[in-house]
Amino acid sequence: MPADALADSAPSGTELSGEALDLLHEGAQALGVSLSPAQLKQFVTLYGLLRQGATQMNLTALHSERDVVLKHFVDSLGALQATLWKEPERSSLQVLDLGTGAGFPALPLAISCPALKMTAMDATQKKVAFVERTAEALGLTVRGLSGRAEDLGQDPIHRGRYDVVVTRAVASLPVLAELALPLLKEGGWLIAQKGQLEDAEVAQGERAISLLGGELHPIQRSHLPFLGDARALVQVHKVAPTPAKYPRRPGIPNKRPLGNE
Ligand SMILES: C[S@@+](CC[C@H](N)C(=O)[O-])C[C@H]1O[C@@H](n2cnc3c(N)ncnc32)[C@H](O)[C@@H]1O
Repeated sequence: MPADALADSAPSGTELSGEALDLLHEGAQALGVSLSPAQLKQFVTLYGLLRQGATQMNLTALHSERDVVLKHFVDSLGALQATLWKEPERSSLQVLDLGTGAGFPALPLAISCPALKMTAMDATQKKVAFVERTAEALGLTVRGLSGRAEDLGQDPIHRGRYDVVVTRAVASLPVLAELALPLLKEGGWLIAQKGQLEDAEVAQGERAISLLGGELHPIQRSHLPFLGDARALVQVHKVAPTPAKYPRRPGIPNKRPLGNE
């Protein structure tokens, strides 16, 4: 891979080293994702914009180049290990990233699968504005949506409209289920990227999921390439309509998570 050439093209003062580019390339490959030189270049640009955003807006707590590459870029690509992406018609899917923050996993997914119709949603407007500006600079079509999932899930414009909801590091499984399932079409999928995932959270999550019209599929456990941190990929299929009373008012899903025995 021409890592040096790509590093040379990074915005001044925010360069991604050749070593970091190799890490990105190999980390993605370890997940079965092959990034073209053009896609690697988009990651270089993303790195520069994220650095600027981090300084100006306190967008991310990750500081070292290695952490950004592995814990944001490569980790986000881990969502592509879900079985649903193997379906042939995946390119035209409407995907919502719930709680996107500075654009994760939305931006890495949009770079690696540009045909996806990606919406990056967050409760914090300035984060959504950052993701929109960044996507535009990367030449990606990513729609920004600011609002709380509890409100959007009761809004007919968004309820039942998405084929896939992806989400990373946002809430516990019972809470995610209540926030995400109302937004999905029947037949759609929730893909939640989690770190450590305890059995008690899975058990409560499974009860919440069945109340909401979902079916929990086997959890795929793995480790983040090069770092070895535990990862759990949760996949939920929406098999029935979500009862109209869900999601409850903003804050209630967190305060009183569903699925308590
Ligand atoms: C810890 S950050 C994770 C950001 C990103 N997904 C990542 O992995 O870097 C959680 C994000 O979820 C958003 N969030 C939390 N609850 C939300 C809700 N109910 N509706 C919309 N966004 C929410 C927060 O504003 C925050 O940006």
